[in-house]
Amino acid sequence: MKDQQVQDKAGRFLLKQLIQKQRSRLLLAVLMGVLATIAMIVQWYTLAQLTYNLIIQQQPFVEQYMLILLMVLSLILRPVLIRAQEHYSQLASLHAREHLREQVLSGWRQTSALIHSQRSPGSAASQLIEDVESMDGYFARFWPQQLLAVLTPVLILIAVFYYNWLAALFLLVAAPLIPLFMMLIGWGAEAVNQRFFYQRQRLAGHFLDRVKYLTTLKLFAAENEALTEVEERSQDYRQVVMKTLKLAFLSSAVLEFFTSVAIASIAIYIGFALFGSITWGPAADITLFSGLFILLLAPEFFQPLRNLSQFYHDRAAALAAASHIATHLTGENNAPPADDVFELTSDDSSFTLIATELCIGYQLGNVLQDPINLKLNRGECLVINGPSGCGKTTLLHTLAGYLSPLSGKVLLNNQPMGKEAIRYLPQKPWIINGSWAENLAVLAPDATKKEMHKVLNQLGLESLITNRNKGLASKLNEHGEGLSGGQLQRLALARVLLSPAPLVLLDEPTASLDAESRQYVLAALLVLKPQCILVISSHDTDVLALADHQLQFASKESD
Ligand SMILES: Nc1ncnc2c1ncn2[C@@H]1O[C@H](COP(=O)(O)OP(=O)(O)OP(=O)(O)O)[C@@H](O)[C@H]1O
Repeated sequence: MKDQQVQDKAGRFLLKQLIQKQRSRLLLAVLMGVLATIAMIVQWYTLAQLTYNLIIQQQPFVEQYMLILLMVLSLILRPVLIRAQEHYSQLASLHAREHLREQVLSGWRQTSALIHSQRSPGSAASQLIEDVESMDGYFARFWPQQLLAVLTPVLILIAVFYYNWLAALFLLVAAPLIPLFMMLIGWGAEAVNQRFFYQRQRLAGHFLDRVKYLTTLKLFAAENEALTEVEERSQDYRQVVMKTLKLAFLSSAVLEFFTSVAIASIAIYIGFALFGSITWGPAADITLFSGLFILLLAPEFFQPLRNLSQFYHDRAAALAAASHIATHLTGENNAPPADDVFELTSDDSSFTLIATELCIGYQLGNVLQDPINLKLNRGECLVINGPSGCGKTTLLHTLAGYLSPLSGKVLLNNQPMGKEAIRYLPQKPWIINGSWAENLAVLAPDATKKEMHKVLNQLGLESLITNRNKGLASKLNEHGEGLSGGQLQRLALARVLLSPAPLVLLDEPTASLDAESRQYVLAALLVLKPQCILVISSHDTDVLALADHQLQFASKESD
């Protein structure tokens, strides 16, 4: 509950920031809306006056040219101003969404790779696309409308008050009922919307995971179970969508009812006053002109409030999306700050990695190993050894800067590490959906074709691309389909060879490799070693033979 409140607060703050940036466009939209209201008042004034002049005063039609001109002008101006209002509010929405998307992307860039790896890609994609798109209604409709829902009725009230204060009083009494009911229903809608977003994220993540692991599902003949699961999730989602829609319909039904009652009361009052049955107060002064003018204005008085209630769910949707985005923007970054980080320059010929009293782990109070003290120079290799689960990968993540140390420090040349300063090869190499050249260029965008062929040769992969007649342009899909585990590992290592950084971290680079791949990887490590500081997690005796330093981790349980 408390978490939800913190999330809501963060969401509101994010929305406020976005509004601040788009304030001028939004205010221009409101100004156009106000001008359109004035045009509308002129339009109904001229119509009422014209009717009165022609029917009651029996004035000739030709004498009415000024009124007709005014009416035509207001008839033309009103839609033009409404269009301008929409233009500015949509522009504000477009810029706000663009800005938010940039914020999300820059948040992702600053977020630790470790956190990204733990997040469902479906939910991340849904955040960038659907959550950001959910802001559209808030900026394009709700925000300008909440100001217009005050300004337009006030302008109309002044006009009505001028001709009949009692009718103005009717409107004034009826007006607060609409926002009151709107708020009551809106609170319910907000809670449903929060659930709606959560369900959508889960459905997106769930569905994408099933698509990603389609091969595994096929292998285990589990397609039907997966289908049933997706269907069940979709049903949950459908129910929340229907609940949101039900609330939206309910709110508009309540509003329609109150609006109709208010307008009908004014119509009865004006009718009886014109008939002469009501003589109290300003009723005696009512003419066909003032009566018709007030009656034409009455629905317009409620229209902005009705519009606001229609757009109220846009607010709820934007708030839910903003809280979701804001939590991820602020709560995910587990990496150390990116200022003053070590970046590789051409004269960085020597570098030192120093870890002082470094405690690794994921939770304070649950340190995985005794404090670690290290000093490694360029050309040196540290091999970390120990049983499964003792924290070898955790140390590599901490050295890479993906995970903050629980205590102590890691410095490369007395500075925190930047992403340019490290190359990290995880246990499961990642492949992008692109060509061999694109995959190699991920870490080395400036590498030439010649250099790419050279490293592929070094790692025994050249024959693979010459067999595919497109060479470096041959395609690889993101799971590296068609390549063995050893070939994938070598491809990932080829990237590192193309652009070695001062610190190269390798997680079990020879584990479960065939003999041929293992030999290529070992040879590549020998090439890499003099150029950088190598830190390798491994049990392989041949890798251990490369070590200048060893770190033997004890089993966690033995502590
Ligand atoms: N994201 C995480 N959050 C919390 N605990 C984690 C997380 N990742 C790993 N752990 C825990 O931290 C401990 C060390 O994990 P780590 O992956 O570093 O072990 P390892 O020595 O590399 O094991 P292996 O040799 O099997 O790869 C394990 O007990 C593991 O369950």
